[in-house]
Amino acid sequence: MQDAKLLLVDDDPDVLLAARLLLKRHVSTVDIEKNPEKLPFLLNNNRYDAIVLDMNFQRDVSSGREGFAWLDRILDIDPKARVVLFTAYGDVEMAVRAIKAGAVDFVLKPWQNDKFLDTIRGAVEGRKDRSGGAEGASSVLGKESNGKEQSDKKSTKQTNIIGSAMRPVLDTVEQVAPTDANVLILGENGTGKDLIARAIHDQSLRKDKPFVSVDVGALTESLFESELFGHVKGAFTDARDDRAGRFEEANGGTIFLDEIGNLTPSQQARLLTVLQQRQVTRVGSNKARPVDVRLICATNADLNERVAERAFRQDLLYRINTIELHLPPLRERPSDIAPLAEFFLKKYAKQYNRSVSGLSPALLAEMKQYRWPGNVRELQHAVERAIILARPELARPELGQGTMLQPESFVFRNGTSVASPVNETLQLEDMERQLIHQAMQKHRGSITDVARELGLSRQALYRRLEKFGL
Ligand SMILES: Nc1ncnc2c1ncn2[C@@H]1O[C@H](COP(=O)(O)OP(=O)(O)OP(=O)(O)O)[C@@H](O)[C@H]1O
Repeated sequence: MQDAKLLLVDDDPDVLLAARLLLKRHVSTVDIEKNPEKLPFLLNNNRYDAIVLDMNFQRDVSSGREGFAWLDRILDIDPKARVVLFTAYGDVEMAVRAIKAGAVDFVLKPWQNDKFLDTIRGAVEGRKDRSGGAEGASSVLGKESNGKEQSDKKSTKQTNIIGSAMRPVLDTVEQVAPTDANVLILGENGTGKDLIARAIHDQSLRKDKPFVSVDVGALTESLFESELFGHVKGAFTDARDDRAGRFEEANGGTIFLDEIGNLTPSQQARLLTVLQQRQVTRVGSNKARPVDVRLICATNADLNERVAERAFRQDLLYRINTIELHLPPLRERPSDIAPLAEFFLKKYAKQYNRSVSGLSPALLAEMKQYRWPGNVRELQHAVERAIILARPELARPELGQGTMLQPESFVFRNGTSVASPVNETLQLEDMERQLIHQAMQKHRGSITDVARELGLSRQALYRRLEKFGL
């Protein structure tokens, strides 16, 4: 990296000086800048091999918001820029977010010289590899990783659905997909209901027609009807034009109604009418329009129990559950944990250009002990996070390996290691409540940040906040 050109941006002159002193011994050009406003000028007039950017400028001391804004700006100017972020020690959460936002790596302040140099070397070499068209550090994963590229797409071939314990479900999917039978998918959050719904559509005769997914549990009473069935101009204050609803959009294809267990009684009645008559009437109109849709619904609620409690209509249940698919929680299929973890490991090592070769046997053993209340989604986020935090200096080149993820590099979403014993006496709901409470405190109530950390959609988080009275 001797001939590299670096830019350091930090509003603390002492930091700039110290970093420059260190780097100058290894790199020919190290420009420093106190004022991030100068970034556009500097980037338009220089070609830097790496840029080291502070996350916290004085105006906005700890949230990192300004750092994220500058990171975006740099990547707007040069999408290939290799940005390394300075973050305060202990603020690993922010580092993870930064890498997701496009930074290549991070350095914790106060830094350790050899780690700092390794990180800069990695960033500079990554740039060279990229301009040479190579894959950078992720090439340790070789062809296999490239071959998986297709799996990352949203569309689902069955190969995207990992795990032998899912085989019976996939066999049923194969059988029912070509029919027009309504399907109800049951399973806890994060077990793969959405993935299975798409697989049914992709293997059906309707596969070239739309697949429309609606989180009906997130629709307010006032939005429900116009969103699903459409409206005509002037039907209500904001209805400036005629608009087709989601059922009409799905015409000829499949409509996937997620979180169906959360519908209110009046929403259930309106939905039932549409399903019985196979036609929709836009809000404000009296003209019924026929719709031809295949219906797939999903919920994490026990609908039979809700029927017994009279919270869910039995006639609606019978209409939507011609075929029922039960997706087992991850803790009941420990044999799927390793293949899933390997799948996500390859995916994210490639995405974040990390040199990670595998999961240590000790880590796998810990993973099998853990309860995974957030199921596959939680596993996916945990692996993603561990990949982002994986340190190249832990790699064992003498073994021809990149970093092996160890239990201690693997952090569970409430901030403890997977290795921490789970308090079995806590009921699942208590645990979920506690996790959300902790995350809300940590992110000072920021719904976006909490949802991201817990791997939930914003709507799913809102529902839980309401449920737990948080
Ligand atoms: N068997 C699997 N193989 C590969 N990826 C999976 C598998 N199951 C789930 N996933 C991934 O886990 C994440 C969560 O899955 P999905 O959204 O389908 O769950 P869900 O049951 O619909 O969740 P929710 O109830 O919260 O809506 C997705 O990123 C999905 O791709």
